Amino acid sequence: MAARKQLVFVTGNANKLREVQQILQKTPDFPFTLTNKALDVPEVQGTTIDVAKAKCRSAARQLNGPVITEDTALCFSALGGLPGPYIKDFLGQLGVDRLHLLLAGFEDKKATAVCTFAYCESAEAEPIVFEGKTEGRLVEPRGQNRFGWDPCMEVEGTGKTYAEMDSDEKNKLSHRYKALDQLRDYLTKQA
Ligand SMILES: O=c1[nH]c(=O)c2ncn([C@@H]3O[C@H](COP(=O)(O)OP(=O)(O)OP(=O)(O)O)[C@@H](O)[C@H]3O)c2[nH]1
Ligand SMILES: [Mg+2]
Repeated sequence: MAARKQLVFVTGNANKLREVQQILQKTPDFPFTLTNKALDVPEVQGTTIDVAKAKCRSAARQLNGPVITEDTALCFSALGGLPGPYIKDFLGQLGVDRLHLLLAGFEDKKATAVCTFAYCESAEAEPIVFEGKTEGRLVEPRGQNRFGWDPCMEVEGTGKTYAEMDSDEKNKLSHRYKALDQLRDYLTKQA
């Protein structure tokens, strides 16, 4: 049997990597061996798709081979979709305990977690993007704080925050699962 091709997931985020590995473990015939590199890739301003594509182009050029990157946004409807791809800085400044204060003056607490994977087959290839969204509400933090804003994202229809779910439960309905599922399908059909 031919050796599987390598696919590099360029991310500096160990929690993203763990979830992606957990989800892909359930696909034994995934046609790549996934490795990881934490490269410094620029994150431009723009839509989540612009950000994801720019990260992937830069990573593919640096590594000259097939890569995936991922960008995660948290969008509040009361703020017209902000902070969106800029959530990392908001979380960094406010901390998980104060993130919910962003919507303190609003009745509308609707939040959408958006995960955008981008895949580049080579340094010259145009990135292909796969987007997954999970709807919910921004709440005061509840649950085990394993990952960023997980304790503040109460997922619609569950009454639980991501941080109140075990990893199996989160990985069946998360924004990341939904995007990765499409990427996995695409790559499996290409192989
Ligand atoms: O509670 C969470 N549950 C999640 O499922 C999740 N996914 C991402 N994040 C956080 O949202 C920001 C995205 O920024 P981001 O996409 O630029 O990520 P990053 O800079 O950490 O890694 P990368 O860009 O090297 O891949 C960062 O603060 C991430 O920690 C999450 N928090
Ligand atoms: Mg980043």
